[in-house]
Amino acid sequence: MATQRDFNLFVIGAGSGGVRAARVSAAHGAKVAIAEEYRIGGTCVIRGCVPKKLLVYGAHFAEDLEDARRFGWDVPERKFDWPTLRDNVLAEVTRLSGLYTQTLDNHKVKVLPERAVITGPNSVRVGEREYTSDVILIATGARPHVPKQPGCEHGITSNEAFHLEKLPKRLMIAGGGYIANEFAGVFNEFGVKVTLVNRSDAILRGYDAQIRDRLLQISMTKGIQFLFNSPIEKIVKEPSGALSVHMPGGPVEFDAVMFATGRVPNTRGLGLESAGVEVDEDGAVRVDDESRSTCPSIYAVGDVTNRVQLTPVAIREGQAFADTVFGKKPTKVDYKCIPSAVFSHPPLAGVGLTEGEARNQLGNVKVYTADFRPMKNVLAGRNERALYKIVVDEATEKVVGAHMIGPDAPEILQVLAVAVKVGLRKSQLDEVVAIHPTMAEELVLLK
Ligand SMILES: Cc1cc2nc3c(=O)[nH]c(=O)nc-3n(C[C@H](O)[C@H](O)[C@H](O)COP(=O)(O)OP(=O)(O)OC[C@H]3O[C@@H](n4cnc5c(N)ncnc54)[C@H](O)[C@@H]3O)c2cc1C
Ligand SMILES: NC(=O)c1ccc[n+]([C@@H]2O[C@H](COP(=O)([O-])OP(=O)(O)OC[C@H]3O[C@@H](n4cnc5c(N)ncnc54)[C@H](O)[C@@H]3O)[C@@H](O)[C@H]2O)c1
Repeated sequence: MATQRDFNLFVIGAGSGGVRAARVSAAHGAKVAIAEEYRIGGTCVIRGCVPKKLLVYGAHFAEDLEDARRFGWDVPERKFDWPTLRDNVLAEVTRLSGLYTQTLDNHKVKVLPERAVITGPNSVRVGEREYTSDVILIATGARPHVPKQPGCEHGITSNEAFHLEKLPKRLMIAGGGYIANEFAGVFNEFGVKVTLVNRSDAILRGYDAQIRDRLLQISMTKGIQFLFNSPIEKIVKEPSGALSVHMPGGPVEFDAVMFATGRVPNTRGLGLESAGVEVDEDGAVRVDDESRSTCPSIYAVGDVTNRVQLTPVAIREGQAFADTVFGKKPTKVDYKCIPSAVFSHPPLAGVGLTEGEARNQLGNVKVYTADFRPMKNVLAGRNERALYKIVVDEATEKVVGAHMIGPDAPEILQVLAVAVKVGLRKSQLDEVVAIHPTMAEELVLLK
């Protein structure tokens, strides 16, 4: 693809969205550069989904080893060594980051391992050098939000959680969303005394209420403490090194505080004003449905646009951008029925309308549930129940939502999401013969 400029495409940020957009655009024939100020792979690979999921696996051994005894295994005293898991996870992250770099190299994408700043509609500065490009793609992701109350600077975020030198004895996690619940589960299994502190009275807003309640109940049984309606007033670092967190109910002392209070788009100091790129009230780049910003030569994908902060969505947006702009194949991302999961202990997952949303939007709905103790839990003596739920529009009999909590819920829901996405009717689920004995068979046996 001929250009008078240095590149056809300059991508800022080598995370999920940026890497996909860069490599697919290059495959379409574009001359591409990508700048990355930290590590190739971005949040998901370096300090998000991947290392988080590995910690979740690591944490689950605590229960598996305990349960193994009921299955006849002689398990000696369980001991957990955090540095071993931490270092193995970090080594895996390094390996994956290398693979991402290799993919970019294979596609002849020029990798610039530095921070980039936009200097005009077709120019970017990297270090001392200015590059010109026909198109610029902002894929700079988001960073953890840390509240402004005095003393909050003593806390950590998920970024640091993967590198802890040693585990704290008493950990407070602020927030009630994805990261808070996932890390609460992980650290609790490692023997840390975890308190989840939330400013409101509910966890995981957006998920089905019954499923959230079940997670809350199981988490409390496992020993995680919850403090609701507890906004942080200030944090004081004591001479002992402990952190006193002041809340309306009085101060509580912890060894560490982790903020999981949302993520804000990375647009600060990016030079957007030099090209007339507008941001919204949260600092997210405003884009149209083809991810084009208010400057015609500049696009944005992924968390920096604050549409849906999930890796598969950033990847789709990156792919659609590349196909539209360089592949002569205009593509729009379909945001309907995006399934999602929380890798808590146990995990939960959902797709489509919650029961509450369906009642509000559709009026008459039928809800089918399976509330059961998985076979493995029964023999293990683990009193932990799974809950599967499907929401059906009475008028059309279509399944409009599916929600579940229990072992492997995200794995099972991924497939059920197909049924919801294509608008299958409940009777069509019933036509499928069960695979016995499984947990997932409950989904075709709902009465
Ligand atoms: C702890 C955690 C767990 C998560 N778990 C999941 C999960 O299980 N499933 C899921 O789907 N999603 C998960 N997410 C969300 C997911 O990681 C993000 O939605 C996804 O990474 C967004 O991709 P992106 O390309 O928009 O940005 P990112 O992956 O964040 O990439 C942006 C990149 O841009 C770089 N950058 C920023 N500014 C500049 C600049 N000026 N110059 C050069 N480089 C720059 C950054 O260093 C970064 O590498 C998780 C997030 C976190 C924090
Ligand atoms: N399994 C997954 O797919 C996964 C896992 C982790 C993160 N993520 C993505 O990353 C994003 C960020 O995760 P997150 O857990 O930080 O955000 P979140 O939006 O899920 O939760 C943020 C929580 O912080 C609270 N909060 C916000 N501001 C606050 C403040 N000033 N003081 C106190 N509490 C405050 C909110 O009420 C909410 O409970 C998620 O929205 C999600 O899209 C996804």
